[in-house]
Amino acid sequence: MRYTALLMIVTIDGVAASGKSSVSSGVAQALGVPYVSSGLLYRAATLLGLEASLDLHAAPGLLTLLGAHPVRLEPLAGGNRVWQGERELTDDLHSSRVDRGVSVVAALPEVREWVDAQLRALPEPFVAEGRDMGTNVFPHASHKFYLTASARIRAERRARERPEDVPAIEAALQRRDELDTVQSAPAPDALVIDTGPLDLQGVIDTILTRLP
Ligand SMILES: Nc1ncnc2c1ncn2[C@@H]1O[C@H](COP(=O)(O)OP(=O)(O)OP(=O)(O)O)[C@@H](O)[C@H]1O
Ligand SMILES: Nc1ccn([C@H]2C[C@H](O)[C@@H](COP(=O)(O)O)O2)c(=O)n1
Repeated sequence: MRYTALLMIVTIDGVAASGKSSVSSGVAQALGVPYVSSGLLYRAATLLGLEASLDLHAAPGLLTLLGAHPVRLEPLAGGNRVWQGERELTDDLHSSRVDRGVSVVAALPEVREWVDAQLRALPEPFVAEGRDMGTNVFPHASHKFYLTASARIRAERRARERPEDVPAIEAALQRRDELDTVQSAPAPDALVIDTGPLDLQGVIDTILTRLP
C-alpha cells in the first residue's frame, strides 16, 4: 500500500473490454484504496429493466423501478459488488443480454444523472473506472488515464471468459464502441495507453509509475 494520504481520485476510462476493471483493481490494490466500477451501475439498471420487461429506451419506467428498489454499489479494491436490497446482482451483470442492452440505457441522460449522483456521494480516495470519469464525473481528479486496444485484441481477451467466438465478440464490441462514442472520450489531461502490446501487470505498472 502507498500514497493514500495524498491521493484523492484516479480515473481510468477506456473503450469496452480494454481492461478498465482489471487494471483499476490492480492499481487500487497497490494504492490500498477501493476502486469504483461505474459501468456496473449502468449494467444493474439494464438487468433490472430487462427482468421487468421494460422498454430500455424509456427513462421514466427505469427510474421508477430504481427508485422503488434502490441499487447499491459496494466498491472494494479486489472487485465491486452490486446489491438490490439483500439480492446480490454482481454475477448477473456481465451476460451477453446485458451487454446488448446496456449502451441504450447508458445513453439516457436521466439514468446518467442517477449513476453520477451515486458516484459523487462516495468517500474519497478511490480509483474510478468507466467512460466519462475523467471528463464529466470527476473532472478535478488528480490523475487520469484512458485505455485503448484494437477490437480484435479485446475480443481475444474476452473470448477467454465468454462462450461466444472471437469474431462474434469483436463485432459486438465494435457495435458497443459506436454506441458509447458520445460519452467515451479521453479527458484532455488524460494519458492514453494502448494496452495491446502490454500484459495486465504492464498496464498497471505504467499507471503506477505516473503516480506520485
Ligand atoms: N493488458 C492485458 N493483457 C491481457 N489481458 C488483459 C489485459 N487487460 C485486460 N485483460 C483481460 O481482458 C478481459 C477484459 O478486461 P476487463 O473486464 O478488465 O475490461 P473492462 O474494460 O473493464 O471491460 P468492460 O468494458 O466490459 O467492463 C479480462 O479477461 C482481462 O483479464
Ligand atoms: N462511466 C460510464 C460507464 C459505463 N458506461 C456505459 C458504457 C457501456 O456500454 C456500459 C457498461 O460499461 P462497462 O461495464 O462495459 O465498462 O455502460 C458509460 O456510458 N459511462
